Amino acid sequence: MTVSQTEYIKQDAATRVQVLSEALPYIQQFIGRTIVVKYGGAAMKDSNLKDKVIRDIVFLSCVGLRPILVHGGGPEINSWLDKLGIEAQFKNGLRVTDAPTMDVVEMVLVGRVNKEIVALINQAGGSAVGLCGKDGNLIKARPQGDEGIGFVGEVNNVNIKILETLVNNGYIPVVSSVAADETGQPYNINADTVAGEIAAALGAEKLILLTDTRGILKDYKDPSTLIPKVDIQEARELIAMDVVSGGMIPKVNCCVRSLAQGVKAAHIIDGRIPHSLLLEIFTDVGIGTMIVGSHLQMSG
Ligand SMILES: Nc1ncnc2c1ncn2[C@@H]1O[C@H](COP(=O)(O)OP(=O)(O)O)[C@@H](O)[C@H]1O
Ligand SMILES: CC(=O)N[C@@H](CCC(=O)OP(=O)(O)O)C(=O)O
Repeated sequence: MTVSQTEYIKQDAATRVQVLSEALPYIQQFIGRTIVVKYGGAAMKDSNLKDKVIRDIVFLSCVGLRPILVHGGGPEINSWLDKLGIEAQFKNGLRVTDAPTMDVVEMVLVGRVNKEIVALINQAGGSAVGLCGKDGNLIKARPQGDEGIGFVGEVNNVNIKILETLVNNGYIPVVSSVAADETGQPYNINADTVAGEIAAALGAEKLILLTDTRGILKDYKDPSTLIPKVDIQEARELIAMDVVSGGMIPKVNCCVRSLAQGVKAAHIIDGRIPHSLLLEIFTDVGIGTMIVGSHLQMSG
């Protein structure tokens, strides 16, 4: 090895050590705190990136944070509906869910996507347990009620006992957004909504939504128009003014609702950036859009 190669390796190691050391105050701040991460289907498409998200979740758990992963899978549901000759339809970002579509949603989310994520976390050295709203009575659903939207559900209540039992024993819960009502009828609930309600019920430190855009954009076609911080009132106005549309509506709504119920901060961040979770939690870089309860919190 040449002298310059040895120097390079030393410098590289020094940078790594510095990065680790800089994470210390953040680890101290968040140790023991619950972080609810929603991993959207749109950000799941690239398997390389998926591995990094999974490693980040395991990292959070290893350094003493309490991560809970809620996953989506909209694109995978679409592809299975397509294979089965069922047309996918959406209203205000929510999937119109008739009985055959409900079957596919449950099979894909609870059967395929959930178990794939559980297996990946376990391969990365974590200990994941997959569950949907039905398991341990985690979520009771009620119909969302819009005309013609079918078995789309809302969260009626969250029973955090099963999550606390798992997290207290070192497991990483991986939650899919299918839940039953009092009669056992399954409902398809938007995964952002589930993440927001779970974060609220647990009084989470952070709700982080990983998606395939930089955050909330003033013009959703132009990535340079990122809005870095908004408060609840401004977020509601963005929906009313149609700046936020489609799949971004349930995201902003769930952030607003969870903040109103005590979650400290909600972030919509770009899951296409490698290790975006670690960047958001352990650095000052502040990627994506941060939504806070009021302007008083805007410095966070
Ligand atoms: N103002 C906005 N800023 C950013 N994205 C927006 C906005 N309005 C609508 N969108 C759309 O919302 C999409 C994210 O929602 P969705 O596709 O449901 O993601 P996920 O699968 O992560 O839940 C973006 O890809 C974008 O097309
Ligand atoms: C009612 C409703 O729209 N449910 C969603 C559930 C999955 C989801 O939310 O997936 P993403 O996070 O990948 O969008 C759906 O059927 O697509």
